[in-house]
Parts: sequence; structure tokens; C-alpha cells
Amino acid sequence: MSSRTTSVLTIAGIAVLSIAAYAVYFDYKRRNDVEFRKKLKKEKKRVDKSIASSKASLPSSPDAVGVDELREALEQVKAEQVPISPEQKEAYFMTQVASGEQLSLQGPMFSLPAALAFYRALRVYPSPVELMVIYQKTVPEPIFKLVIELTNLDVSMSVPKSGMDDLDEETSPVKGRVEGYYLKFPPKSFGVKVETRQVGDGTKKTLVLTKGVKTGEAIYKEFPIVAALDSDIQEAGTHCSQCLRSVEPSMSIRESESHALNTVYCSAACQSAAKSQYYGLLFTLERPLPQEIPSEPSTAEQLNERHKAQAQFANYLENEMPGHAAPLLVAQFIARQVNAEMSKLISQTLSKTTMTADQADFTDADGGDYLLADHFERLRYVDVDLPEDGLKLLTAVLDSAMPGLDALATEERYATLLGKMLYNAYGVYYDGGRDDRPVTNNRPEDIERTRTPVGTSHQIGSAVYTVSSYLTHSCEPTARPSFDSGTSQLHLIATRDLEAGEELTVAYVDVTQHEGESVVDCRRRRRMELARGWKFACPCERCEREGQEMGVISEDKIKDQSKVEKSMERFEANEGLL
Ligand SMILES: C[S@@+](CC[C@H](N)C(=O)[O-])C[C@H]1O[C@@H](n2cnc3c(N)ncnc32)[C@H](O)[C@@H]1O
Repeated sequence: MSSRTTSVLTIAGIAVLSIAAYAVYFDYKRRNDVEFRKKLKKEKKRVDKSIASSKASLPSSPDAVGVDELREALEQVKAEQVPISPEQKEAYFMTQVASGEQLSLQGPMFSLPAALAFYRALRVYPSPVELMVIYQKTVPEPIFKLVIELTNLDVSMSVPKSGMDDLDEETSPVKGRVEGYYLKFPPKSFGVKVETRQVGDGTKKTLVLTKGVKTGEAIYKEFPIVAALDSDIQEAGTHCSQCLRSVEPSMSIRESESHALNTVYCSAACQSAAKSQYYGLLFTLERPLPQEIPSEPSTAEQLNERHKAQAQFANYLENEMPGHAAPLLVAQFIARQVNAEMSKLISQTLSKTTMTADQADFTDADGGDYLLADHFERLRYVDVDLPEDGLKLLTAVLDSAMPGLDALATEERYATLLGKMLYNAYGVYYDGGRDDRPVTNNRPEDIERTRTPVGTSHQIGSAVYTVSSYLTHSCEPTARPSFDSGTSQLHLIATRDLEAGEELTVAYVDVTQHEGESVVDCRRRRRMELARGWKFACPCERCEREGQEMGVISEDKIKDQSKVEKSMERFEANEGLL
């Protein structure tokens, strides 16, 4: 297999989760929506016609399709007009996919016409990478390979020699989307970019300033993708579950007693944002499909099952996992993907109608250029032991909401997501942090750590961000996270004057030398915490300097155990892009 083919195949590994929701939705519509079935029948007639005309113009021996033949076919397709309006695009998409399906049943003679039909559909689909995932699973292998060859050929015909900067995503949708990621992320307004640096045997990504800043200035502000209160605070009802703001009990909006998870909000906007992102699907009996899609009402028995599954999951989160936010963060993330997929399929997105501009994070995660899956795919993680109960209870909640959704949380996927949450979460804290966080009986290696410069034991909740996930650690950091707006929005503040090109670092742990603590003890404490939580030996200048002063000649190096997802790793290794 050529390296190009391998890379496209690995690219196709992206966004499996969101596509599963898409498949569930289609299957659902096929079974329940009369109008949708009628539309499909009509499409089939059109398809039969186009098959007849394909048969008439077939090449004599298309079994093995040569590059020239592919190139010629591709040029023809590219010369075709692509529909413009969303309705026309949808109709075109359906016709092409249906044609591809029918043609692929007609034997090897029809492989190329089938691949071309699938390729045409790819040109108008808003998330081509995701569509490749569906193809990979559903299209016969020889035809799928042809679609990949067409995509590769398209890239080689359209990538300018000067490099990636002018990459035309319209004409090379799959690769453009993957390779162009770090050209668009983070958005320019953040004033930072992602750079790859050599560290020991491997490479690490880090954030670098694109413009100078002064001490105390906010470099950027970022909303989290997912956030959760510590369970004792959630139970006390003193903070908003959505933005983590402190709320006066008399001013708060409390969810109905019948809901599985007791939740408090600071405003109607936060309540509806939480509902549309995750709460509605995971903790209420509301129908998971948008109003626009008709469905049979659930039976009393189904509702009862759903309530039971939610209550068990909520009990697990609140009572069995004190000090652990990761299971809820993973559940939120999966639910948010499902909701984003559902809303993409209807004209009026739920998120647009329920989120205020202030709450919509920059990622435009519910429909922008890049989806949640694109961001998460690239984040590092560590292996975690799979807590069986968590997975079982979450899949029961998803399955009871809509049969099939449970397939979104496979063992492997769940473990990876958990590892990503644990590795990338920040602790949210106000005014220097609290002192009353309950101490858990967990063994030190089982304690959930967040990147919190005042120490995880002083946080009120955990949150995961996309841009800030790339910040590396230093015991003499150039920046610090702050939550000055009184919410989970992270403000990254410069700790000294910094110039464009300087690396941004934060303290993952409390690096202050406390009263009565010796330099040696402070150094040991922070290095121990870094090794336990993030599995690396800190190579920062302060550690070096203090180590030399103490006469530490060589220390056992901890092997960095962090990982990136295989698809991304192979892609980067093959193409040497980043
Ligand atoms: C949460 S991730 C941070 C993003 C990460 N830099 C990346 O490459 O995507 C934590 C990882 O960064 C690495 N890391 C953080 N600070 C570092 C440093 N000062 N030197 C070397 N590795 C560091 C750790 O090994 C850990 O694997």
C-alpha cells in the first residue's frame, strides 16, 4: 500500500464517534419517517436511470483502472458543476451515494463509475473526513481504494509546489481538512500558534506567542469544551453546573427533582446550553431527537428504563467516584457530539438557538470548520485502567435514550477519552482556591490530577480546553491560567514581558516553595506530582539549576508514557507535516 493510501486510511479513522450518531440517525429516519422513505424511493428511480447510462458508456476493461484513466475521469468530475444551495447539495449527495451503492452491486466492471459517484458525494458533503469513515466501513474495498486514489490524485493535481499554505480545501477536501488543521488552529485572534519541538527521543507540541505581551496581560481567553464541578460542590448546589460560577441559592435555577442529576444553574442561558449540549440526553427523559424529526412517543416502560439507567449513572458519579470528574467529562463529550451531529442534520441547529454568543466557544464545535472530534483526536493521553462500571452505566444511559447510541462508547474509545480528560484537564479555582475540598482515600497514583498552579486540592471543578491543552509545564512558567471572570472561561495571563516567538508554559502543579519547605523538598514534591500525573521528568531550567546546586548528577529519567492517537501519529510520521 502506498504511503499516501496509508495516510488517507488513517485520516479516515477520525470522527468515528460522530459518524456513528449520523448512521443511527439515518437508520432511525429510514424506519420512522414516511416522507424520508418516499424521498429515498424517488432517488432510487433516478439512480436506476443513471446506472443505465453508465452501462452504455463503460470502458472495455475497467477491472484494473490505470492512473491515466483515473486522472481523465477525475478531470471530468471536477469540470462538473457542483450544486450551491443546501437543498440542491443534499439531493445531489443522496443521488450520488445511492448511485454508488447500486453501481457497486453490478460487479467489477462498474467499480470506477461507483467510485466516481462516491467521490462526487464527497465533494459536497460538509464533513468529508467523516464520510470517508462511512465509506471505509460500507463500500466494497476495491471501490473504497479507488475513492482514495481519486482523493490522492486530486491532492497531487491541486497542491501548489510552494507548500500547504494555498491548499484548496474545496478541491482536496479530505487531506486539506487534516493537513490544514494547524494552519487554522488556534484562530489568529488568540495570538499563539502550535509548534512542534524535539524533546528527548520524541516530539511535543507547544504554544508559542505570535505577538509580544506585557506582564499581567491576558494573552487569550478560552471557554472549555467540557466542564464539571467537584462532586461535593455539585451536591451542595452552590455553583452553576454549566459555567461553574458561584451562585446565591436564592438566585439559582434548580433542575426538577425528577431529574437524575441534581443540578443548579446561574441563568436560563446556562440551563439551556447545558441541556442542548449534554444534560438533556444524559439526565432527562426528553426525546433525544430534535423536534423537527417526528418520532413515536416512548412507552412508559421505555421511559422507566431510561430513568433507571440515568439514576444509576448519576449515583455512580455522585457517590462512587468522589474526586473524579473524568467520567462525567467523557459522558458530556460524547453527548455533545451526538447533539452536534443531530443538529447538523436539521436546518436550524439546536446550539444556535440556545447558546448565546458569549457561551459559544471559538471552536464553533457544533458546526464550524473543525468538529469536536478533530480537536480531540490530536490531544495526547495516557493509558488508564478501565473502570468497568463507568462504561457499563454510560452505555446503558445512551442505549436507553436511543438504541444504537451505546455503540459510541466502545471500551477502547472510552479508555482513550478518559485518558485524554485526565491528562488535559485544568482545575478551575477562584480567589486563590478553596481549602475545604474533601480528601479522598485514593492511593496517590489513583488521585485525579488537574493542571492547577495552586494544586488540585484547591479547585472547585475540572474543565478541558482545546488551545490550552497544548501548554507545556515549567516550574518557572511564562504564563498562568486565571479564572478572573468568575467562570470556567480560562484567561491565560503573562507572568512577565514576553516577545513573539517565546514558548508559553504554565505550572501544572503548585511550584511555590512553601514556608518551612526546603528547596530540595519543594523540587522533589513537584517532580513527583508531575511524574505521577503527567508521566514525565521535568527538564525545566529551575529543576536543572536546583539539581546542579544540590549536586544531583543524574536522575533516573522517567520514560514519557504519553500517546497520541495512532491515526494521528502515523499521519504525522508519514507526511512529516508538523
Ligand atoms: C497535557 S500534554 C501537553 C501538550 C503536549 N505538549 C503535546 O505535545 O501535545 C502533557 C504532555 O506534555 C509533555 N510536557 C509538558 N511539559 C513538558 C516539558 N516542560 N518538557 C517536556 N515535556 C513536557 C509531557 O510529557 C506530557 O506528555
